[in-house]
Amino acid sequence: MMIQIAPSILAADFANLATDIQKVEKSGADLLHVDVMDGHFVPNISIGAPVVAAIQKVTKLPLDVHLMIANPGKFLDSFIQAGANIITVHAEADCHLHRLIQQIKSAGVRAGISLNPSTSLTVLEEVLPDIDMVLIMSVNPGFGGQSFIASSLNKITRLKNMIEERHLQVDIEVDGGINSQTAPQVIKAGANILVAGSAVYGAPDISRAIRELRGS
Ligand SMILES: O=C(CO)[C@@H](O)[C@H](O)COP(=O)(O)O
Repeated sequence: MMIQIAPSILAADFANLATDIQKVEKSGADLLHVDVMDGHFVPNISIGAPVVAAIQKVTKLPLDVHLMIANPGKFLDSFIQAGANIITVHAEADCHLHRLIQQIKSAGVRAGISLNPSTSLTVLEEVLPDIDMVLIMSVNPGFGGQSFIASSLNKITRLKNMIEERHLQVDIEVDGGINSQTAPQVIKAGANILVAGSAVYGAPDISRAIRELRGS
């Protein structure tokens, strides 16, 4: 499977966001990962739908919007309108997951479900055939620059098996602590979309960092 790299703009300079987005676009990024945090679901506040709408005007990269918000149903339409190409909601959020997936997909947007490190894969059992992507959090969500949680590797392997046993086509995205050391491990375990914030924006040569993460 092709490996895709999704730089997280959480590590970009918010005062120069368009420039920082164009940097990763020119450097070979496949997607742009947009972290939306509400200060309830996670202990941090980041950006909302108006910023996603503004970003959409300055890049051709597909927008991979990760909703770390307590009540995703309330805001889903605004992120669809803002131009999100993938919308990921958390299994732990206060919502009817199946209804949200239907709402996302009926708008022609790809649907993802994210799991926190402590959440079991069993919550995916009933919805796996309906979604396009699972986002495995390999840190506790809320902040960039944290260390990769090693048990995520086994979780990715088990998820890959679940997908293959059911003959499904579901992307496995991994987010948190991805760098040149952890990237080959998560790829080997079965992930095909790698989110990276600090390892991309903190690198002296962004093109090289993206190539290294991809393993090419
Ligand atoms: O969603 C999050 C954190 O909640 C991530 O997208 C981070 O932004 C990844 O940052 P690094 O661990 O790659 O620095």
